Amino acid sequence: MQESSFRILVINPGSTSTKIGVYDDDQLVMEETLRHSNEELARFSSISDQYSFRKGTILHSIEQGGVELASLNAVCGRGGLLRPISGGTYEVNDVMIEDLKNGYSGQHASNLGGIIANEIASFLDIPAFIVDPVVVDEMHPLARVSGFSLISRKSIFHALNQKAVARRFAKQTGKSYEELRLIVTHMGGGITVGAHRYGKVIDVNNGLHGDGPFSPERAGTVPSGELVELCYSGTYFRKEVMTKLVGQGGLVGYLGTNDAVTVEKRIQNGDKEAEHIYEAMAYQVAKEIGSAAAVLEGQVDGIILTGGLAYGKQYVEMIASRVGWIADVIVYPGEDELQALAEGALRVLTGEENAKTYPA
Ligand SMILES: Nc1ncnc2c1ncn2[C@@H]1O[C@H](COP(=O)(O)OP(=O)(O)OP(=O)(O)O)[C@@H](O)[C@H]1O
Ligand SMILES: CCCC(=O)O
Repeated sequence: MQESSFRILVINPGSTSTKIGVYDDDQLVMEETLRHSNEELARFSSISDQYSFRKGTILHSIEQGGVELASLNAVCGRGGLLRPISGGTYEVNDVMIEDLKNGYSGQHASNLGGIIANEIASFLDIPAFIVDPVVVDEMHPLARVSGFSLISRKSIFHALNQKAVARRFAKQTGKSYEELRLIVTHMGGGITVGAHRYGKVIDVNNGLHGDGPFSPERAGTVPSGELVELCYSGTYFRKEVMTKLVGQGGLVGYLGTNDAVTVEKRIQNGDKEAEHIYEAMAYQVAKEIGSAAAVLEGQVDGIILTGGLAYGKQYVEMIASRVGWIADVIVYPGEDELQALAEGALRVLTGEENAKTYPA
């Protein structure tokens, strides 16, 4: 049996769970989803305060899984709301840790990925990395112009999974990611549609802060004049409006659930409102894909649909029927962010790529 060259621990913290994996090169050795109850997390006043609790659960799980800490060669975490940076694998450094702790571009569970990876790696004296954080910013200058001079458009999206599936598609077609023009649509709790041109995401909706299609939990773009009126109506506190846009927006706001499987069941049982809203979500995604096709000047090698919603056959069909004329639609349901983290670290460990230095 061939000896493994590199053993990598990967860490993907989400709002209610921490997913971890141990890889020998790109082969999964152990995987676990550590769920955190509301009560457990309510003890902490900020996301960054959760790091030692989450680190403890990770170390416990690794031990239970029979993996020797000393056998690790690197630790790789999902990167968070850092300064805008180009895609790739970054070695964790002090500036990055400061930015993650302070939430340079905001608070997000993925901020903990780099912090915990660094803690574990420092103890073992091995390298710590992050790969394709949500702030990957490769936007074309034209894409930054919002039309309102006080606000620039920002790139905040599912960079890790979007780039991973784009690379997977490239491999399957015998091409390199850098040769292709792709539209990648990640559809999870948030939805982001990226125009990938030759390995760079030159335009994408800001999936976190109100831009693009509505999603299971987020409102996406809403008419700005009416939003301003609502904010100044005296009816809502700032926090309430923010929650209605992100967290309680989209499907939750209309139908009271963020679960597309429940929505599909309701449709099967004859719920016309659920059918209408679900179709509207597909319609908005298709419209965003149409915009990305214009960004790519109609030269599109494939439209990739990914994320949890891509499991929904009816939902995928509603999108494909509107955009299939642009290019072939490829469906990679779910996400494989742990694998993407391992592969990102491995590209550096094997010398295929150099680690980038944050915040260059
Ligand atoms: N088999 C399925 N059919 C239809 N929808 C599904 C299916 N499985 C999951 N989903 C839906 O996918 C959505 C969640 O997707 P996902 O798990 O990718 O989101 P997340 O990881 O919580 O958020 P994000 O991807 O934005 O980080 C939910 O609305 C869920 O109901
Ligand atoms: C859009 C950034 C990732 C997320 O949905 O939280």
